[in-house]
Amino acid sequence: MYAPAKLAVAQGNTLTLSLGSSRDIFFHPQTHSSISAMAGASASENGSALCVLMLVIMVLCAGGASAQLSTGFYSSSCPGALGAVKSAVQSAVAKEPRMGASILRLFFHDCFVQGCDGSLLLDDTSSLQGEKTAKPNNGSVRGFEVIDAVKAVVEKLCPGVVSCADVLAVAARDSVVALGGPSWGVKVGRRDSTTASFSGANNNIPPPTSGLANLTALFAAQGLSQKDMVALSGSHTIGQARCTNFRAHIYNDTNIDKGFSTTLQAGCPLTSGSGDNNLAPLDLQTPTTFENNYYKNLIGKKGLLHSDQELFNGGATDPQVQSYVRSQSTFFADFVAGMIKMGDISPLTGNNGEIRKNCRKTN
Ligand code: HEM
Ligand SMILES: [Ca+2]
Repeated sequence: MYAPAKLAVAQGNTLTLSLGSSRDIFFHPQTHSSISAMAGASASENGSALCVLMLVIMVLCAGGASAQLSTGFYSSSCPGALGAVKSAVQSAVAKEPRMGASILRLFFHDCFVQGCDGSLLLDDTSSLQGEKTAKPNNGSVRGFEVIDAVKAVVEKLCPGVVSCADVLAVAARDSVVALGGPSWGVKVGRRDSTTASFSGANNNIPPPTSGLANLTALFAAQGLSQKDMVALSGSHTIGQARCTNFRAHIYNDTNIDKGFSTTLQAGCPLTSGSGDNNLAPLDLQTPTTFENNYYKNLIGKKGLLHSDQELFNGGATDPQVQSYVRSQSTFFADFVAGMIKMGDISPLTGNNGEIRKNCRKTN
């Protein structure tokens, strides 16, 4: 007798398909009927049963793509990679603390456009329109030189092994840690895109004028919940914003502390075009320390961006903000969960994409 086809789905989405021989699945009547039984079809529907089985395999494989990321991906191919990223990020942040914020934001802006694939890092060429000049990024994103420097160290260590997308993911974690935030195991194994999306950068990344519903929708479009959105927004406990992004909030909105807006207005003139690039800290007290101060600001109506204050403005997310004010460890736990989820957004794995030699250009 031929052994019947066995389909076993093991833990972690690894698909194991063991067959007696390829002949079995196509020709043996008993195998046919067992496939039919699995697919819930009658013996006379063997052709469609096979299609259903193939569909199941395709779905499982697609679902398993992100499961290929793992914390140990480079442990034999480049054991020194993560340590090298960490020390390079540590020295960059020691030199300029804001750099930690800038790197964290790069990761967010990368992941929200065709997944965490390093697309943001590509420079414009005559044949490729990159993301750097899209509205949310233009004149705003920074830290590419640091990513280049980190990548150069890693390339020296293990040429052609570690992707730019992974360098960015690990550097984002190390940035948070360097500024006093929580740590976590970064899943790696992403590959780099050969494309970028200017329109994706314009459409997917939330603008600071967003209301709560729009913020929630733009995160939902990436598979992230409203809870993830509120937790990840705690990133605004570090870094700076330009006057052009908070002018309307400090002059027009009423859900803002009066003393706070008056202070900010001194550095951000009402007339647009004047002082557009003047900076203010997203967290007025501790813009280089990663803690739960952002949420304390929101409760005090001291959110710098309109979108920040939307998270505590009498709506559904108020209780979550309050819980993070009460418990920094709850914030840290939810932030880490959100970062891991964000890092899982449609990674390129297997033979998809490439390992760029230079993060600014395709190979
Ligand atoms: C919830 C929706 C979000 C909006 C509307 C938003 C918007 C902004 C804006 C307008 C700035 C200032 C940019 C400038 O003026 O040049 C900024 C800075 C920043 N954002 Fe967000 N952001 C959001 C979510 C996030 C998330 C999820 C992260 C990270 C996981 C993040 C990390 C940062 C950091 C660290 C900075 C400071 C960067 C620096 O100092 O270089 N933001 N954000
Ligand atoms: Ca802070």
